[in-house]
Amino acid sequence: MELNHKSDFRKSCIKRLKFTSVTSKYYKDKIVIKKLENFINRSKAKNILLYIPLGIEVNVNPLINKLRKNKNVYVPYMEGDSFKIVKYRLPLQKKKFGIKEPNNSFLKPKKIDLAIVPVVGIDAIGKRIGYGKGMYDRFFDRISYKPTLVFTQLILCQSDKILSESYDIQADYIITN
Ligand SMILES: Nc1nc2c(c(=O)[nH]1)N(C=O)[C@@H](CNc1ccc(C(=O)N[C@@H](CCC(=O)O)C(=O)O)cc1)CN2
Ligand SMILES: Nc1ncnc2c1ncn2[C@@H]1O[C@H](COP(=O)(O)OP(=O)(O)OP(=O)(O)O)[C@@H](O)[C@H]1O
Repeated sequence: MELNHKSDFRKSCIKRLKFTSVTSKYYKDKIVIKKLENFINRSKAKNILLYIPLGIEVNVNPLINKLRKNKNVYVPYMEGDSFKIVKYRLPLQKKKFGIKEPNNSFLKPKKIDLAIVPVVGIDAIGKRIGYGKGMYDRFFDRISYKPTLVFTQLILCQSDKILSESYDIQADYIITN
């Protein structure tokens, strides 16, 4: 199959990620989390955007629990065609697309130093292919500053072609196993 289109490439990446066995996912998660943790410690970031993982994404839950003690950890809270960010706190509730989120918060979030973003795939120039809703693109477009952007993935699914559009977000760093 010629994967010249974003949607075909997205489908093939999701297929590959779903095919990863549970045991190998467990070890890959551990490796990626360790790398993320080392990166975060070196960066000295204080306000960090993470995410509450879906099955095919790197399971960052243990990392969130660790970081929560001495950092401000934020996660997406979906609103309309994008999301705002809220501090990670329990309880979580299942929302659209099976994504869990904390309850709404009206506190003004701090400026994010470091954003850790899950990807479905990455094209030849390091731009993100996600689930096709453009929510992260809009989020970063609408904030008035540019945090360090780290893409994370269990198994790197990178195309050797440029599949992205101008609005797609681009990684500063890519962390995979
Ligand atoms: N963990 C996580 N949180 C996130 C995102 C994300 O990519 N990952 N988002 C980034 O924008 C936003 C939610 N956007 C999403 C849009 C569509 C689908 C989606 O189509 N999901 C598939 C199921 C995927 C699976 O099988 O695991 C579906 O519903 O068919 C998921 C998230 C905000 N929160
Ligand atoms: N900054 C933006 N302003 C308006 N529309 C946007 C913006 N960024 C993306 N879009 C729209 O969002 C739609 C989906 O974009 P795309 O296919 O890149 O999603 P994605 O990055 O894979 O998904 P997601 O971020 O939800 O995981 C596109 O139709 C695009 O026109």
